Amino acid sequence: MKILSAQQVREADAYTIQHEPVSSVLLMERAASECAGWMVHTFGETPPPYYIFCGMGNNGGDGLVIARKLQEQGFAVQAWLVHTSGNASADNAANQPYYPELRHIHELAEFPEMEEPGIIVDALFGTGLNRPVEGWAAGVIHKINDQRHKHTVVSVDMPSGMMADSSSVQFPCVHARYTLTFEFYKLAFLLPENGERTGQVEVLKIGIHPAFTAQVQTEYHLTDPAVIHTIYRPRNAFSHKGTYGHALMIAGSYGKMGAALLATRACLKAGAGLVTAHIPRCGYEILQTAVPEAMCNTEESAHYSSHFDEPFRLHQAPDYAAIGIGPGIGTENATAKALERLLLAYRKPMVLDADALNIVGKYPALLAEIPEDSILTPHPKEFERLFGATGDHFERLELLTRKARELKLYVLLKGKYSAMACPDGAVYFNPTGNPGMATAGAGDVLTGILTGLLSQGYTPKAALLLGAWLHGLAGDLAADDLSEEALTAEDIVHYLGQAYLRTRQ
Ligand SMILES: NC(=O)C1=CN([C@@H]2O[C@H](COP(=O)(O)OP(=O)(O)OC[C@H]3O[C@@H](n4cnc5c(N)ncnc54)[C@H](O)[C@@H]3O)[C@@H](O)[C@H]2O)[C@@H](O)CC1
Ligand SMILES: Nc1ncnc2c1ncn2[C@@H]1O[C@H](COP(=O)(O)OP(=O)(O)O)[C@@H](O)[C@H]1O
Ligand SMILES: [K+]
Repeated sequence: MKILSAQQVREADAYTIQHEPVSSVLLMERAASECAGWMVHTFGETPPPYYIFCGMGNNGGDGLVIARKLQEQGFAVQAWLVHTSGNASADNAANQPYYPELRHIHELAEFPEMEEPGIIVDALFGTGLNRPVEGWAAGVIHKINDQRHKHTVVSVDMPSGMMADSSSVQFPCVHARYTLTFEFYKLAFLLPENGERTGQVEVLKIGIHPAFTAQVQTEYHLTDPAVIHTIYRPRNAFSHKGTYGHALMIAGSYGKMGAALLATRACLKAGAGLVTAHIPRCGYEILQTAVPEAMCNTEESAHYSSHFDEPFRLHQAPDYAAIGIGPGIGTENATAKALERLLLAYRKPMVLDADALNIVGKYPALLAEIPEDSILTPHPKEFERLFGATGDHFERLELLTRKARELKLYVLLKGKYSAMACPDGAVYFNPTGNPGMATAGAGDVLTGILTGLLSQGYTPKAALLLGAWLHGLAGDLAADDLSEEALTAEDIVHYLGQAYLRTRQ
């Protein structure tokens, strides 16, 4: 699914109006009908009262139509026009006469008491917001927020006060329980700084012209089942284990052998033909017992350090179809040197995570040595160690995009919507996953999955998009059965099979 800027959303509306054709007031009617329908479906036939706050633009126009639609169906509705500017937009003005009970707010003192707990519909500002909300209009936003524990707040299109394409974290903004957005996600909804403000996002179809959606160019995308279907490749009936590659997983150290187990298991479960785990000697019995399917290389040191010292092994490195390195390896100097040797010996795309990234953060010159099209999977702290701190999450996204382009790498910044930046400048957000995955080792599992997919011959981009999707979906299926709280990283590995079955359907 493409993610459009506020300007592109306006173009989408204009294109639809011209080419369907449909009048703008009818498009508003359609959008508002979808909202009213969603509310009736969600809050039922006997809901508490609706308190609807409308601004002066088309977002307010949506609010006016929602008020009329709900009232026509017999629900208890009160609606106010909040006069934040002199003139109403044309479609807003056109709708006012059709809701004669409309009340007016010209100053904060006129903000109503809403005794009975109800549903506040926030239709003050949408994509037309072009500066922070100030003065008494900001007071209205604060009043709504003060009452959000008493009432259920539903924002129309966007929480009022939020900018679609830039940071508004410092600005007054409605904190919604639900945001009903039209046709496309806004970039702002996908960044953590707005998580508390958007609540649950529902995308409502309002009949934007498909030709516009097909041709509009955008760097931001949300992965969805349609994209994943084009990536996933069923297995060939005549294939053998050699078809799916020999993956090398370099992970674990004394006290962190679990990371190696999780990543190695996930690599196998993702479908690699053969997997060798490279671990310190102290983990040998553990690994061979816990993951009998995997082969095991060991070294005497308690940390990854000497493996590629031996010329014959260095020579063998390119034979691996894919290499994943990082979970639990530590950041000892000897490990850093071993990583450097590996980067010189292996020139195919690999997966770098966790301590491999921390080492690169410590020795930034290594960044240039990472093979082109490799996948880096930092969590926010690792990202900061690698590329530095930023003021807000839009700046961080910009830095992520720039680094992926400059370094010709795929970089997955972990989070609720993990952001996956590609060397060509495109950024994909992954929607699967849940807070149950905020648990030790979940990232190690992702490293294993990505390495397993690369090993099977998926391109780095395909492995990244499919891997993040499967990882999150396995977590969602596990949470459905086990709860978010009780979910552990092992469960994600366990549910990978279910995730594949869903993806194949
Ligand atoms: N035909 C269309 O264009 C459709 C538009 N729709 C709705 O229209 C919305 C966009 O409408 P508009 O472009 O009228 O914009 P908004 O309704 O978001 O608000 C814009 C109005 O607020 C003013 N404004 C901007 N920032 C302000 C600030 N900080 N303080 C005070 N006033 C401020 C602007 O000057 C303008 O008058 C969408 O979010 C959506 O809800 C939907 O009805 C679908 C169809
Ligand atoms: N709230 C959340 N919603 C969705 N996914 C999450 C959430 N919290 C964590 N995850 C996912 O779980 C994984 C955690 O990885 P990471 O922080 O590296 O864990 P660890 O280092 O313990 O293995 C990431 O893929 C991340 O996207
Ligand atoms: K709004």
